[in-house]
Amino acid sequence: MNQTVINDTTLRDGEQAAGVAFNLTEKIAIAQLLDTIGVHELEVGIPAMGEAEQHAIATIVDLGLQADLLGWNRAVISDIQASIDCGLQRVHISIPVSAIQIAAKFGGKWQVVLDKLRDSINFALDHGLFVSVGGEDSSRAESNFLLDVALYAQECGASRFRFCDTVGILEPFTTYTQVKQLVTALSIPVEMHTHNDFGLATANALAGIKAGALSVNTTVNGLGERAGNAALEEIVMALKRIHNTNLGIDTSRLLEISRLVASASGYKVHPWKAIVGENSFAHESGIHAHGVLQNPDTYEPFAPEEVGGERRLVLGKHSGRHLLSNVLEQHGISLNPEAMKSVLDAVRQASMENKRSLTTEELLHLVRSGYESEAINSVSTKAKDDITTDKLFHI
Ligand SMILES: CC(=O)SCCNC(=O)CCNC(=O)[C@H](O)C(C)(C)COP(=O)(O)OP(=O)(O)OC[C@H]1O[C@@H](n2cnc3c(N)ncnc32)[C@H](O)[C@@H]1OP(=O)(O)O
Ligand SMILES: O=C(O)CCC(=O)C(=O)O
Repeated sequence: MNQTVINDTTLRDGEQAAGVAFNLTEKIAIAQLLDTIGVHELEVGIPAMGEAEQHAIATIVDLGLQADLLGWNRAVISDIQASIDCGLQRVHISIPVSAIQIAAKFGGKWQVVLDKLRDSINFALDHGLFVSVGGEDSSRAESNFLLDVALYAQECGASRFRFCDTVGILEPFTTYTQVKQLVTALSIPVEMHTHNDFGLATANALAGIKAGALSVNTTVNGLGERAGNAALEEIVMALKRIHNTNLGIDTSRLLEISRLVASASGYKVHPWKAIVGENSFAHESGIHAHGVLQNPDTYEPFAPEEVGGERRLVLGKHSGRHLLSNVLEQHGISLNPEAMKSVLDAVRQASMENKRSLTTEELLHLVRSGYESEAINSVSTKAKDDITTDKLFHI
């Protein structure tokens, strides 16, 4: 696989997630951290939105980051002028390419698509800008028309064409076929932009890369319109670990950036979110914990430290004696097999009654008080959300 360019759009499509509005400080912090970890390109926003957005974008431009910065535009001259006014040297120009979008936006007039595209590309090139063109709703476009638009964009002087699965209706096999067609026909690079409406954004982006796309749009935590976009952390780790592609990105700060964006967006990451979820490296089941205690590779695709995370072993309904004795040994407690079984039964019962795993203190309390029913009941004092992960076991 070729070196893939990550073009992160957390500050544009990510922020388009319903209810999300980053302030200037948050935008700067996100841009800086993405840049620091080595993300190659950032789509920093939509200058046409007005003064506040332009100020934020111009401020990010002034930071002098290593990453290439791109502004998102409609095929409208005033949008591109706004990008120029922000000091951007790269513009992305989006144009609808499916019948449904062209009907809604340009009254079904297909020629308008080509005319607007030509005029806006010419305007941007006249101002010395790098031009990327996006085919909005590429995946639902009539394939010949998509090719015509992409070839026309190339002929007009665009340097990249973005294939957009705007409503996330593809699966990896069709993605591969559609993107392969485009890659074969074009001499400029193709970029992937995938949405997660069926939970396939990351898989589809990877299929597009396999088909020859050279860059990919991501957002931190998969934030974005509706069900979101392909997640930065998933794409980067899948390329690194499944495809052995070194992107030059410092993956050990992926959890940090996930937390930054979660906090700025006001939306928590769900616990089983791939790569950065709180449960991504947590093990409760007896068979898994037994394996992990001997060799973490038994049940982990890579070490949590690789993304800045931590392994957690928790005692709960599904735990077995190997983990229990390991935890008790750390507290100088050794039990005979019979006592071990009783504690395990008590842990199971307490976990079922409280619908969560136990903290270390709760376990020790069970053991010290003879794992009787009063002790089990006393475990129920805290709700799941009140248990912080540092109260659970780490190895
Ligand atoms: C698939 C995507 O994610 S596309 C990006 C979507 N992101 C956003 O919409 C967020 C930022 N958008 C905005 O702030 C506003 O929509 C603005 C500033 C761009 C435009 O605002 P308004 O002038 O109030 O127009 P409004 O948003 O209601 O309608 C969109 C207009 O853009 C036109 N338009 C939509 N896409 C394109 C395009 N790619 N090229 C040219 N025109 C377009 C529509 O036809 C409509 O035109 P009209 O005003 O002549 O009817
Ligand atoms: O860049 C474009 O052309 C549109 C990108 C987009 O957000 C989408 O298609 O969902």
